[in-house]
Amino acid sequence: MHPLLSQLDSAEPLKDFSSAQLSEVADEIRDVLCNLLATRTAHFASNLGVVELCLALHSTFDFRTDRLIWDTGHQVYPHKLVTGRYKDFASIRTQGGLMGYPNPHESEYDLFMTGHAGCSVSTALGLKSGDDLMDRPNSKSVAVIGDGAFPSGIVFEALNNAGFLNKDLVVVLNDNKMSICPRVGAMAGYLDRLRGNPFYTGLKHEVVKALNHVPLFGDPAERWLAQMKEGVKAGLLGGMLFEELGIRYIGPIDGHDIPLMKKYLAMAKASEGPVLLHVVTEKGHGYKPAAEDPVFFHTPPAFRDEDGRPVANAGSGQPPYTVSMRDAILNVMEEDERVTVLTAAMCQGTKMEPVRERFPDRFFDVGICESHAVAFAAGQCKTGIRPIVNIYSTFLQRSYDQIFQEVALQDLPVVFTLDRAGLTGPDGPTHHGVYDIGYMRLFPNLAVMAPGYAGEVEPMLRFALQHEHSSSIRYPKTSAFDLQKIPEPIELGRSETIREGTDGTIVVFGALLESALAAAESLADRLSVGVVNARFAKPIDKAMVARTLADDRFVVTLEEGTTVAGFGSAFLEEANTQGLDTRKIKRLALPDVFVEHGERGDLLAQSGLHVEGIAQACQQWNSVTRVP
Ligand SMILES: Cc1ncc(C[n+]2csc(CCOP(=O)(O)OP(=O)(O)O)c2C)c(N)n1
Ligand SMILES: CC(=O)[C@@H](O)[C@H](O)COP(=O)(O)O
Ligand SMILES: [Mg+2]
Repeated sequence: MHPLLSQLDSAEPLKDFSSAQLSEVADEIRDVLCNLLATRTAHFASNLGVVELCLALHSTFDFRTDRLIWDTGHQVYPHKLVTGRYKDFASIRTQGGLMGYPNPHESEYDLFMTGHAGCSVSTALGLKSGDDLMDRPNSKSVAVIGDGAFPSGIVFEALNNAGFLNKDLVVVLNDNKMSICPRVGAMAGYLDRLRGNPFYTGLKHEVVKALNHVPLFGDPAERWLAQMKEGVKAGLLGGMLFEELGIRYIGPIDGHDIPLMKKYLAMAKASEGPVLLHVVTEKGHGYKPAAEDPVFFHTPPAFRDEDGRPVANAGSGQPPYTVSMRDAILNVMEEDERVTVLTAAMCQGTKMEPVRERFPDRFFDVGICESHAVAFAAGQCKTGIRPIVNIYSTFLQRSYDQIFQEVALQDLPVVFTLDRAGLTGPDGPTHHGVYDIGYMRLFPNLAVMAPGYAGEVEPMLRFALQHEHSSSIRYPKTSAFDLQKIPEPIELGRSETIREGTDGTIVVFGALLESALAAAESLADRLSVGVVNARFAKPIDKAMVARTLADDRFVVTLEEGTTVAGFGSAFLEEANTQGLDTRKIKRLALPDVFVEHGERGDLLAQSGLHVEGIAQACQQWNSVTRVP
C-alpha cells in the first residue's frame, strides 16, 4: 500500500533517496494523512502543508545526532511517519497510542514533548549551546516555526540571544499565511512584503557588495548615498530586520519543492552563525478542500469525503460551554460599550467569530501572545474599559506574571474566561487545563468561579463584570449541562444547594455537577446524599463549609482539575481555619501526574471522576466516617 514509507524504520535512508523517490514518499504520506485523519479530529491542514519540508529536512540532516524542534508540535505527523512510527500511526491521538505531538518516549527523533507555541528557537539555541559546551560542535540545531507562532514574544527573546551568541542555528520559518485563523499583526504584513521580494541570489550579492564600498563619512553627497545604502539593501535582500540582529536571512523559497529546499538547507547547514530560512508553503496542500478552507481543516471533526466534498459526521446535541459563554459575551457587549474581548489567536476554538464580526472595534486578536494579551487588557482596564480575556486554561499559564503584577497587584477588574479548563481529550498533557484553579486562587482579591450548568454562565459573567476586582470563570470542553433550574443570584462567595441530603454532601466546583447529581441519584436507595454547586473556589463559601461538615457524616469535594492546590484544597484549608473535622473530607480530583491523551470521558473514569467513581467514593467515605 505504501511501499516506501512502510520500509522506513528510521529517517536515515531518506538521504540516499532520489528526488523522484522523495516525491513518492510525499504522496504516500498524504495518502496516510488523508485517509486516517478524516476518521478522527486531528491536526489536518498543518500536517499536509509540511510534508515536503519534513522530507527535505530529514534528507539533509541526521536528527539522531543533529537536533530538530518542531515549534508547537501539531505538524509533526509526517515526521512521525518517517521516523519509524508508520506501523503505529493508526493509533495517533487515541489512548495508549501515539501522541499527536512530539514525544521523547516514542522516539529518539523527538527531543521535547510540546504543544504550546513559540519555544522552538529557544530550545534549539539551548541545544546548540549545550552541544558546543559538551564538545559536540558538529551537531547542528534546527527549529521549524510557523508564521502564526513566530510573533510570540519569546521568539524575539530567542532571536535576540541567537544574534548575540552567534551560534550555528537554523531557523526555518514555515510561512503559510495562516495561524489557526488568518494570521494577524504587523509581523504578518512584514512577512507579506518579504514574500513579495523575489529571491535574486546572484544580483543581490553583487549589488550589496558594491554598496558596501559607499563610505559612511565625508562628503554630504556620499553621506546621503550611505543613508540610501541601507534602504537599497533592505529592498534587495529582504529580511533586514533579521540581518540587523545578526541573523542571516535566506528566502523566501518554495516549501513544496524538495530539491530546492535541500539546496538551501544544505547552504544553511554549512553557514556559520544563525540563519533564518523563509519557506513558503500552503496549509492543507494536496487536499483541495483543506487548502481552500484551512481554518475549518486546522482540526476538523471526523468527516467523510463525498465526491471531494467533506461532510462532517453528526455531533452530539447540547451546545458546549464555549457557546454559552460566547452568547453571554455577545449579550453583555450589546448592552455595555465598555466591554472588550481579547483572544490570543484562538478565535475559532472559542467560537468568537460572531463577536469578531459584530464588534470589530472591541474584539482584539493579539496573536499567540498570551502575556501581552493580559498586560494589554490591564492597560485597557485602567482607562475604564471592562476587558474579558478569553484564553484556554493551559495557554493562560504563559501569562502568570502579568496576572500577578499587571492585574491582581493593581487590583484591576479584568475578567478572565478560561475555556478548555479541564481534560481536553486527545490533545493530551500539553493541553489539559488542570492547573488554573490553583494558580488563579493564589492572588488576593481574584474571585475564582466555575459554572455548574449552562443557565448560570451568563449570570456569572454579569457578576464578574460588575465586580470591583479581577475574576475568572473556568469551563471545560464539553456540552453544557442543561439543568432545568432558575439559578439563584450570584453572590460573592456563595454556593448554591442543588439537592438536599442527610448522610453526606458532594460539593462540586464546576461542570462535574451533572455527574454528581447522577451519582447521588444512583445511591438514593442506600444513602441520602446532597449536592452543592460551589460556584466559587475563592472566596469559598465559609458558611457552606461549616454547615456541611457539621451536618453530614462525609463531604466529597469534586473538581476537574489537579488535586494539588485545587478546590478540594481550598475546602480543606477553610475547614482547618475554622477548626472543623477535616477527616470527614474526601477530595476527588485528578491525580498529581501528567494525564495522558484519550477521550475526556475515559480519562475522567480512569481517575474515578465519573458517576460510578463518585458514587463509590461516597459509599466508601460514608463507611470510613460512620460512627460504630
Ligand atoms: C501558547 C499557545 N497558544 C495558542 C496555541 C494554539 N495554537 C496551536 S497551533 C496555532 C496556530 C499556529 O500557527 P502556525 O505556527 O503558523 O502553524 P500552522 O498551523 O500554520 O502550520 C495556535 C494558535 C498554542 N498551541 N500555544
Ligand atoms: C495545536 C493547538 O494547540 C491547537 O490546535 C489545539 O489543538 C486546539 O484545540 P481545540 O481543538 O480544543 O480547539
Ligand atoms: Mg502558519
